[in-house]
Amino acid sequence: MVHHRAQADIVEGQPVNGKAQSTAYKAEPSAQNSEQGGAALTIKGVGVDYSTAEGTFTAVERVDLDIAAGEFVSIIGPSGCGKSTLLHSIGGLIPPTRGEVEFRGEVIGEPHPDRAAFVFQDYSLLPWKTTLDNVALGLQFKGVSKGERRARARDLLRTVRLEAFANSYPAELSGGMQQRAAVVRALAMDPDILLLDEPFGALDEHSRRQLGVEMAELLTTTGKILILITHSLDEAVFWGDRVVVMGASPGHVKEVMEISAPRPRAVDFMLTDEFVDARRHLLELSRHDLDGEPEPAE
Ligand SMILES: Nc1ncnc2c1ncn2[C@@H]1O[C@H](COP(=O)(O)OP(=O)(O)OP(=O)(O)O)[C@@H](O)[C@H]1O
Repeated sequence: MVHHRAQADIVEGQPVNGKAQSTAYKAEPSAQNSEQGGAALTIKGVGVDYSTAEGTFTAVERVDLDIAAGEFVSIIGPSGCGKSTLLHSIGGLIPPTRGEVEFRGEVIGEPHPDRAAFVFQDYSLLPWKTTLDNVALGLQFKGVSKGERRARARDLLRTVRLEAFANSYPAELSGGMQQRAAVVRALAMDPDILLLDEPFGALDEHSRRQLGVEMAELLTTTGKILILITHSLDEAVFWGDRVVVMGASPGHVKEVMEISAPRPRAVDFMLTDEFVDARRHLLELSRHDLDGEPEPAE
C-alpha cells in the first residue's frame, strides 16, 4: 500500500526573504524497518548555501529526515533542486551551512569511507587498473593485506557475475558492467551507508532496468542504509522503502511517500497496483517540473 504524507500535514513553512517557503519535515522511519531500532541516520535541519560571484546561493533550504538502519530511500526532484548537494552533505563531502547530519548520534563532519561510500554516474573506475584492482583499491586504504583484498574483491565480482572480467580494464567492459564493478567497489569498503548518485543514469533504459533488477538482491539485503538519487520514477519506486520528493528554488522536501512492498522486489512488482499508483502520484507531483510551470504556492 502507498502512503502519501501530504506536505500540508507535516510542514512548517518559513518565509525566506519573501520567496518560497521552506519545507521542514520530520519523516518517520518506514514501518518495515522501524523494528530494527529507530533512526540510525538523522538529517537535522540541513541547509547548504554556496558562495557565488553574485552572492550567497541557497541550494538546499532545510531538510529533516530520519532514516532507519537497513532502509532504502530514493530521492527524486527536478534538475538543480539540490539532490546531489544534500547527498554530498550526508556523506561529509560538503559541510552543511545549517543543521547537521548524525550517524548513530555522532555528527558526520568529514568523509569517511567506512561510514559512507559513494557511487557516481560516471563509474569513476581508474582506467589504468584492472577490474579486480579497482574493487580492491579501497581495501588497500583500510590496510587489508594484498592477498586478502584480492580474495575479497574476487568474491564481490562473483556476486555481480564479473569474475571472468577480473583482469580486464574498465575500457573493455560495457557501461553496465563498469557500474556493477563500481557498486561492489563501494561495498568492498563495507560502509554503513551507501550513497548512490544517479548510478544507472548513463545507461540506456533497458540496461538500467536489467541492472536494477539484477542488483536488487545484492543491494537491498546488505543491512546498510541506501540512499539513491534518480531521475527515474520507476527506479525510485522499485527500490525505495520511501521516496523523498524534492522541490526547487530553494531545494526542499515536498513529500515523502512510503512504499510498503517487501524487498528485494522482483520485476513483477512493477505490475502491481502499488507500483502503478505510486508512479502515477509521483508523475502528477512532478508534472509542474516537466511542464516548466512554477510550482503551486505552498
Ligand atoms: N559548487 C557550487 N557552487 C555554486 N552553486 C552550486 C554548486 N554546486 C551546485 N550548485 C547549484 O546548486 C543547485 C543544486 O545543485 P545540485 O547539483 O545539488 O542539484 P541536483 O538536484 O543534484 O541537480 P541534477 O539533478 O541536475 O544533478 C543548482 O542550482 C546548482 O547550480
